[in-house]
Amino acid sequence: MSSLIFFAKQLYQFAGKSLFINLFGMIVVSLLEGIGLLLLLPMLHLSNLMNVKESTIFSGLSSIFNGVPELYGLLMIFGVYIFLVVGHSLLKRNLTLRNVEILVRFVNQIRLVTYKGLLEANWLFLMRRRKSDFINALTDDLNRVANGTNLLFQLFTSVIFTFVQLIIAFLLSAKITLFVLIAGCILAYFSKQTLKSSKILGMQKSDLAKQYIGGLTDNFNGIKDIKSNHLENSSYIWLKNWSERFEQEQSEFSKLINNSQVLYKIISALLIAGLIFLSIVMFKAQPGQLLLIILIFSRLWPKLIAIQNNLQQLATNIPSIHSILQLQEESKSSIELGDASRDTSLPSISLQQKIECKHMYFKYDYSSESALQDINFVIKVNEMTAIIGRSGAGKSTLIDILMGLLQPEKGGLIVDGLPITKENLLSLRKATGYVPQEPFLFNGTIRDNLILVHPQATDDEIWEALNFSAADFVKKLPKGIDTYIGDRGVRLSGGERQRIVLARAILKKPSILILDEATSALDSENEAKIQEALEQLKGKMTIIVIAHRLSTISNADQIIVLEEGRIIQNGAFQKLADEKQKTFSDLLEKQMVLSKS
Ligand SMILES: Nc1ncnc2c1ncn2[C@@H]1O[C@H](COP(=O)(O)OP(=O)(O)OP(=O)(O)O)[C@@H](O)[C@H]1O
Repeated sequence: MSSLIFFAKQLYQFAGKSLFINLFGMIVVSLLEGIGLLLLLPMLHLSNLMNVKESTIFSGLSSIFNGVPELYGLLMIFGVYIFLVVGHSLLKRNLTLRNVEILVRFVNQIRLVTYKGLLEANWLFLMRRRKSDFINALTDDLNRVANGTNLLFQLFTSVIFTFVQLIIAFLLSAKITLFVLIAGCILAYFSKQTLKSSKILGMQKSDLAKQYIGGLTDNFNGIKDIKSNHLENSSYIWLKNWSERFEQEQSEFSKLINNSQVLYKIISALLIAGLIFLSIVMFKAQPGQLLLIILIFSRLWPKLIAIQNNLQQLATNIPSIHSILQLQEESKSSIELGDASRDTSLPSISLQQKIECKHMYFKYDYSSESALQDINFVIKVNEMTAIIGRSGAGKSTLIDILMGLLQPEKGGLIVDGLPITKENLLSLRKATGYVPQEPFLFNGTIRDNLILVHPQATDDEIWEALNFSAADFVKKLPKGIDTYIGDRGVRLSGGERQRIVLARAILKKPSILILDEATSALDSENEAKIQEALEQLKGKMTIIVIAHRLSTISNADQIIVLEEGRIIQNGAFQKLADEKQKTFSDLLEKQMVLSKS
C-alpha cells in the first residue's frame, strides 16, 4: 500500500490539480451511471412490469410520474435515460483523453529528467555504472511505469465507481450492502499475500530485464570476439539460461494471477448465491429492490475483482518506478554542473601560452592506490606532447583530467595562469577536441557525423577538416561527404573511422586537440596517414597524444613517460632515447624488435 501511495504521490506531484479535475470527472461519470440504473425502476413501474412499494427509496422516483399519462412518463424517462447515456459517454471520452495526456506527459517528464540527470552526472559516476542499466531504465522500466500509470487510472476509476455504487446500494438496502462490504473486506485480507508475491515477482522481472539488456549489449558489442574466438555456444547458453529463468518467472506470475482469479470466481458465486438467499429469506427484499441490488452487485463485484487484479499488476510495475527514481537520485547526487553543462553560449578558452600541471594527485573511489602522484609538467601552446607508458600507468586518467572530466584530488591544472575550477571547466572542454581510441560514429552520412560539433559548418569547412585529418579517401566515395557509413561507421575501416573522428575534432576548431591513439585499428599505411595529419596540424594547435606506437611521436616536442602514476621521464624523443636502461629506451627497443620480426 505504501508503494501505491508513493506512486500516486509521484503522479500527483506531476499532474497537480488536473488529477483532481479528472477524479471529480470520474465521480460524475459514476453518478450518471448510477442514476441511469435507478431510472430502471420507474421504467419498470410505468410499463407495469413490476409494482414498486411506496415505502422504498425508489418509490419516490416513480412518484414523480404520478398523474402523468403512462406513455408520456415512459417517453420522459427514456429521454432522461438517453441524455444520461450521451452525457456519460462524452464525459468518459474526455476523461480518457485527459488521462492519456497526463500519462504521456508524466512518462515523458520521467524520461527527460532521467536522461538530463545522466547527461549532467559527473564522469566518475558514468564510468562506474553499466550503460545497459541506463538503457534499461529508459526503455523497459519506463514502459512499465507507463503501464503502471494506466493501471493507476483504472484503479482510481474502479474505486470511485465502486464507492458511488455502494452509496446507491446502501440507500436501497443498508443490510445487503453491509453484507457485501464484509465479504469484500475478507477478500481484501486474503489478497494481501498475493499482492506481496506480485511485488516480489515484479522485482525479479526488473532484475531479469536488466540482465537481458545488459547481456545483449555486451554480447553484441563483443560480437567480433565471439565470432573470432568461437564463443557462439557460450553466448547462446547465456541467453538460454536467461530464457529459462524468464519462463519460470512468467509461469509463476501467470499461476499467481490465475489461481487468484479462480479463487475470486468461487467466492463470487458463493457470495451472489448467499446475497440472493439472504435478500429473499432474511431481508425480505421487494422484487424491484432485489432486481436493482442484484444488478448493482453483478456490476460491482467484477469491479472489486478488477481492483484486485489492478493492484496485483500494479505491484509488479511498482519496482520499476522505484528503480528509475533511484537512478535519478544517484545521478543527482553525482551532478557535475547542472543546467550550465547544456549552456552553448559559454565562451571557450583560447590557449595563449601554456597548460601546467602542478603537484597533481588523483585517486579513484574504492581504490587503495593513487592513479596519479605528484604530476608536474608544462605544455606550451601549439606544441605537440606525447604521453606514453605501460598499461595501467595512468595515461587515460591524466587525459581525463586535462579534458576537465576528472578533477585532481590535490594540486591543480592551470591554463594560461588560470586554475581550472568548476567555473571554467566547461570553457576548457569547449576548447578541447577529443579523438578516442574507439571512435564514436552513428548511423548517418559522413556529413551528419561531422556537423555534430558545428551544425552550421559549410562544405568548404568540412573539406578543410577532412584534408587536415588526411581523410582523402572521402573524395573517392561515390557520394563524398553524403555517403552513409552504416551503424557505428561499419562501412569504414578502423583507420578511416579514426580519421573521420579526427576531422570532426578539427572542425570544432579546438585550441587543444587530444588523441588517444588506436593501438590495433591502424595498419602501417593508416598509421602514416595519421602521422601525416598530425604533421599538418603541428604548430596550428596544441596537440596531446596518448601514443602506443612510438614511431608516431618521433616529431613530438615533448614526451612524458608515466609509470605507476608517476612521471619518470620527460623530454624530447632523442633525449629520452639516449637515456639508456630507462622505460622509454626499453619500450623503444621492444617496438623495434617487434616491427622487424
Ligand atoms: N574507474 C576506475 N576505478 C578505479 N580504478 C581505476 C579506474 N580506472 C582506472 N583505474 C586504475 O587507475 C590506474 C590508471 O589507469 P589508466 O586507465 O589511467 O591507465 P592507462 O595508462 O590509460 O592504461 P591503458 O593503456 O591500459 O589504457 C590503473 O591502476 C587502473 O586500474
